[in-house]
Amino acid sequence: MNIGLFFGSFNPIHTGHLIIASTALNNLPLSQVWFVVSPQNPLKKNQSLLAADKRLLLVQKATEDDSRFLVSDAEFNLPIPSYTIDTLNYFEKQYSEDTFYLIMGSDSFLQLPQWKSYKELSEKNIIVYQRPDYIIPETTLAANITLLKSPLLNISATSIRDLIKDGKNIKYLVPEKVQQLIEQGNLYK
Ligand SMILES: Nc1ncnc2c1ncn2[C@@H]1O[C@H](COP(=O)(O)OP(=O)(O)OP(=O)(O)O)[C@@H](O)[C@H]1O
Ligand SMILES: O=C(O)c1ccc[n+]([C@@H]2O[C@H](COP(=O)([O-])O)[C@@H](O)[C@H]2O)c1
Repeated sequence: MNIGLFFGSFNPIHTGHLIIASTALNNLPLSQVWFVVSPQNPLKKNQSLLAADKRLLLVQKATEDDSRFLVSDAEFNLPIPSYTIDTLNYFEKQYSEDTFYLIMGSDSFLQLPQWKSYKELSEKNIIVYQRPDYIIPETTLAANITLLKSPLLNISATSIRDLIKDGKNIKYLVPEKVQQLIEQGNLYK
């Protein structure tokens, strides 16, 4: 089976993430997308990072009605910070009959040279969703990199956290169930 791995801090998960995962499924021969929640991005020092188990719950709620989506907490049991190459090696060993594709936004893709084992990672199957301000010209890409042709999504977890802090409404930017949990838990205030 071909599986898309969508790694992220998901602080919180937003509608953009769901559109990216669905677009990858629609454009490539993938059977599933696994949302892999990272306790700690090695390159991000984020003061407003919600506890990992709470972010995981939000991702579970956001994806529970879509059978194409699965959620993984594999990185909760691996060393922190969460290095993608280590988790990918773990998945490849654990599910040796499956083929994995990494899904990421173009901001992450452009940052790849700073990631652990960059050379090894850059030879994997990678699916990239273009992001405003981080546009990658298609001509520069190797054959293992797929650039999705889809509308740009001007939405980020940072802007959602800012809206919440300012007491604004985040309706439609996150799934309804996620909005409810954020409001009930008074999260990101
Ligand atoms: N609007 C978007 N367009 C393209 N890729 C995106 C978008 N939002 C998130 N991604 C990608 O999703 C993955 C997980 O991102 P992440 O959970 O950090 O969300 P974020 O919105 O970038 O968060 P933050 O604003 O806190 O940095 C990354 O690969 C990122 O590039
Ligand atoms: O492996 C690395 O060196 C590495 C460096 C930076 C980011 N990552 C991973 O990239 C994913 C996306 O990060 P984020 O915070 O933008 O959602 C997340 O799973 C991080 O652990 C991984």
